[in-house]
Amino acid sequence: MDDDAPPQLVNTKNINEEIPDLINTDPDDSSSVKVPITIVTGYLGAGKTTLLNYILNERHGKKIAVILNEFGDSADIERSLTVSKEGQQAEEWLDLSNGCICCSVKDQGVNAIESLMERRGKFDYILLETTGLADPGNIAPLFWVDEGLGSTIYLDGIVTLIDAKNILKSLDEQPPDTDHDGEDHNSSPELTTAHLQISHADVILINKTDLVTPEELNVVTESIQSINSLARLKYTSHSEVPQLEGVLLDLHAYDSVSAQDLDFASKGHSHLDPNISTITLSVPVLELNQLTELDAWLRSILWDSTFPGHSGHRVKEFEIHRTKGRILLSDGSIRLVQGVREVFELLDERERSSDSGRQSSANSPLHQGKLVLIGRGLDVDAFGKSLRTFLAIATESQASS
Ligand SMILES: Nc1nc2c(ncn2[C@@H]2O[C@H](COP(=O)(O)OP(=O)(O)OP(=O)(O)O)[C@@H](O)[C@H]2O)c(=O)[nH]1
Ligand SMILES: [Zn+2]
Repeated sequence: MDDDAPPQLVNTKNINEEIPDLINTDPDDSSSVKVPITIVTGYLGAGKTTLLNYILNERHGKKIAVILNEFGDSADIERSLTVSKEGQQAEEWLDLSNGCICCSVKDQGVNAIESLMERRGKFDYILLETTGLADPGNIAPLFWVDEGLGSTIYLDGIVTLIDAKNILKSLDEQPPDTDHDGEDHNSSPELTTAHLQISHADVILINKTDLVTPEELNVVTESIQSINSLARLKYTSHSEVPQLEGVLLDLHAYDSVSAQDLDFASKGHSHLDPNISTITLSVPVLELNQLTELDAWLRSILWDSTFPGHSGHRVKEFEIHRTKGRILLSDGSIRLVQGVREVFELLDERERSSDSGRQSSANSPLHQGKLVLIGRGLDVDAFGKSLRTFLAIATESQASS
């Protein structure tokens, strides 16, 4: 429609006065506001489609695009996408040149969504439903795009639906030899898809509460928290989430780390599951130049799955799915640590989004940094010792040089 509008005439006399306006790119300009994407995972039949239909039919006043990746592993080229506003829905097709979003080359899904927004106008939110068998650790990095790539979307968080009636059975299942993308996951033969979906979650919706007793629900809750103590838990029946903010939308799970989240994770949840757990490490207040060492330590544990100094043998000692932390520096500033699998960032809190101010003031009473890790084979004592030793050696060698 804009193409048909007559070109605007500019009064040449005033052009000098108008130029500053044209050049000045307002950071709050809607064209530079990034659109959040939430990944919705959950084992087969957990209630993902029910959830997205519920959201599409609610009158929440937001323009939400829902991408159904139902046929995830089949070879069909296009992805159904439903855009809803005020209870009205329109079907769109996402044009991906090959494969499904979770298996495709980086950026393809992102590009498809961006080009759709160019044609259709911006969405307020995007929800992506994965297949029941998807490993969110493979999908999240696709949408956790580098600032430098100038993407118009950003990963807001991962929401995992749980079928309260069947989850314990799913956690006991024999996992397949390889996952659907053919990647070798032999290092974690004990982990099922259900484990992976729980360990990566920022929010866990325990659904189908109508089918279990309160006692059963307690057991389910404990099992889930023993795997992932960071995630926020909500209970739902028929996937009804009356309040979307903080549960499905506006999670900021990848661009902020609140002290409350980290405190919650360290509240001594049971370790029912021997294979996969959440551990919390305290990190001493660091000098600015010690960040290099912290970064090196994180690279070793996240990239090589081994403690620094053990690089001789290539055996994967452990496997980390999610990393979050708040690191205090001696100058009073805070660095945030964010990671999913081997992808991680150390962020300066002051540079972060508009609500970080609110969060840091609410978070001020922290006298130590904290690092929370979720994954397989994590021994809290071994990790604590490795980190402290590594930082201390680095400090000594700096002092003596
Ligand atoms: N009793 C009960 N049934 C539910 C609830 N939520 C969903 N269901 C039913 O469970 C079935 C599966 O729900 P879906 O929303 O299709 O689940 P899904 O996660 O999308 O399933 P897949 O796409 O096959 O992985 C449907 O028959 C739903 O009506 C609930 O809270 N309680
Ligand atoms: Zn796939």
